[in-house]
Amino acid sequence: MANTPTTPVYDYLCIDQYLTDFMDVQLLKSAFENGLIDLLQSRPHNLAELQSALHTDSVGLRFMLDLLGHNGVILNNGETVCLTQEFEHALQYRSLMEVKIEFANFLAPDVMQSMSAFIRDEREFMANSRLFELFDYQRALESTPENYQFTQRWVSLTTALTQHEAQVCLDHHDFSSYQQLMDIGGNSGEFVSQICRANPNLQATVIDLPVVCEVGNNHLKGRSEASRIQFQPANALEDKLPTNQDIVTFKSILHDWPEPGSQRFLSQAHSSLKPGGKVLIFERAPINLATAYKHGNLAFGNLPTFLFFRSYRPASIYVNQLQDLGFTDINIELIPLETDFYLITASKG
Ligand SMILES: C[S@@+](CC[C@H](N)C(=O)[O-])C[C@H]1O[C@@H](n2cnc3c(N)ncnc32)[C@H](O)[C@@H]1O
Repeated sequence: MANTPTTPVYDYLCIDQYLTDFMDVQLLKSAFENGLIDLLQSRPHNLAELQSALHTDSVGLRFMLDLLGHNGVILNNGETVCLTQEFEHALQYRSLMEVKIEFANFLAPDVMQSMSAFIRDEREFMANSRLFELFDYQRALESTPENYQFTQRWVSLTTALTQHEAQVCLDHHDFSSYQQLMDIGGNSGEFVSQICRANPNLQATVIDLPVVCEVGNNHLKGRSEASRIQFQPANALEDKLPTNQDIVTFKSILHDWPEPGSQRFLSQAHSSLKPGGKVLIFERAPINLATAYKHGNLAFGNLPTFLFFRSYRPASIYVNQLQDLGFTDINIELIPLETDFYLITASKG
């Protein structure tokens, strides 16, 4: 059942080749903003048409077109300019490209100003970093218009990534035998929504912090599977969670916490599962440069992911935690995406 990384589920990874170099990314951002990409998507244009539509001088236009040409976005034969076929294909993932650009640019000052601190001591880095300001979970506890807006911003990043990663997980795990699923740290509900859409008999609960649940309820509005998905605001480290679950999932949450936190989350999953129920962990593995350097460089567009490099753990740590809790039948699968992921499943004995 497992696919190789050339099948459609992995197709979204094609965008990284356009998001590798800093300057290329800035030119692509401008081309989205000033309407060049929309113009060329409608039809090829000549240089005079572009200069007039974009209100630019000829030197500025040439600079932009040269860099976009170098980045494989456009073809320019000196008369007419059009999108490359490959970029036209990648445009189906335009919103993911734009979100990745937005967040990489937002976090770039952290790298430019504080890389030495980051390498030396994460806590010193955190004190001044935009990364940890961006993911401020304290602001997801109390519902106010400001906290909603703040939380919605970072949820748009996790949701854009999960929109595609969920399909990869579905491709590697068969959910059809389950009736009740709980996703801890389930965020906007995007992960669960896709699993429920593919499995019409499944009911699901998303556990997350109160403001995230509010954002999630709005995110799923209008989707046919939304009636089978309940958001339950809770602190999943401390609160009693629903029981009688066939499967409890953790997607990209365990790395957020020191090991006692991830052990606590897994213990909560154990209490919530029926005997014989499954736990599923879908997490990034420690960054492997052989995968991450696919396009010749660490893609600038993946900066938000790279900045968490200290947090991604080897699977063996989760395996030990699962064994300590009495889980059996532990299975690990490595899945190379823009950085490696693994899928760990285990049964409650
Ligand atoms: C890195 S995000 C991953 C979100 C989602 N699973 C995904 O992959 O898109 C971690 C999520 O865990 C949630 N979270 C953090 N601490 C939590 C807690 N104590 N109880 C419940 N949810 C928590 C956050 O609000 C956030 O939605």
